[in-house]
Amino acid sequence: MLVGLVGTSHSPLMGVNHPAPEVEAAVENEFQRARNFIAACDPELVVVFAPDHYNGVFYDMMPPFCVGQQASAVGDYGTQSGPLNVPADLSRALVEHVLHSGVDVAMSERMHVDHGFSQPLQILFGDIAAMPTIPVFINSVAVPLGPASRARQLGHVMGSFLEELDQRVLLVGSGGLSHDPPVPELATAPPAIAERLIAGRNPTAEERAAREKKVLRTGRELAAGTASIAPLNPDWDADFLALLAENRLSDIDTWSNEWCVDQAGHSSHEVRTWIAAYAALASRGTYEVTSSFYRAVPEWIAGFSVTTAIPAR
Ligand SMILES: O=C(O)/C=C/c1cccc(O)c1O
Ligand SMILES: [Fe+2]
Repeated sequence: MLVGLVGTSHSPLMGVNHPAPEVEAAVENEFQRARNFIAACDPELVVVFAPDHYNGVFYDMMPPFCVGQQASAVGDYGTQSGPLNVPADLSRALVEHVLHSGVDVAMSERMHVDHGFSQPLQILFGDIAAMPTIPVFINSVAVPLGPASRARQLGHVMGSFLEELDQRVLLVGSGGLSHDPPVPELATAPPAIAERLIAGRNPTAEERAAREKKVLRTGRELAAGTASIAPLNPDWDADFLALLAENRLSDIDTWSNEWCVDQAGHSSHEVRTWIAAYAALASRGTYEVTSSFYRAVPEWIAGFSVTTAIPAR
């Protein structure tokens, strides 16, 4: 039975780059609100929809979606590494339901995930293995991507399965909103970087540190107004949060991928994780957004939002 949803941005720059103390305090206050919401939902199972950033999934095999039956976190940006607590048989049953419902998903008995999954699990539950968790990877960065409406279809068919479980199920969407972190693109990357996008698992500590240092520096530059990446787009973010609050998920069926990038940056596709989570919640009818927080945080390269929602009773 679906009992609730948390949509949350992630940013590995949190805790390293520091926006104004008021902003950090407001975000932490919102995380506490989300933790209180989760306690009230008292979930027995968590389904997390999240992207990867060429840390666990690469172009040597890049599925649009992948459901993990066993998963471990790589520990990038100092996030927790190690196994998630995946109920493998239930995850396999979910995959079978989705495949027979008309949406093709990949499956993985050895899924590798990064901060997109581990950061929200640590923040919301204290540990990446605290809760039985089914990880659902949604490709949000490695083009070409299908339409965002496919994420809505995925969420809808997953919701119809999860609603029938005799467990209390919490949905988590991780990513977004508008942002354009300096993630290389295969089409324009020099050979060594292209190879990392294709098969770059197990980088050396030095390689990982150099990559992360560049992203952290870019966040400081964005806050200083000297960055070369696209700015955050609070207006686009506000429109997306209004679409969610007004139960207008079908509006995303008219979105084009190019429009998302032009308006909200290359990584705005991460909102597909929210779209899938909300579509799952909406699979039993309408829902109610019970809290919706937003701050544009350039230091974290994120139009940063946290929302909670419950099924409309
Ligand atoms: O290191 C990366 O590839 C991306 C980091 C990042 C930065 C800001 C917001 C995000 O959602 C990120 O994944
Ligand atoms: Fe991300």
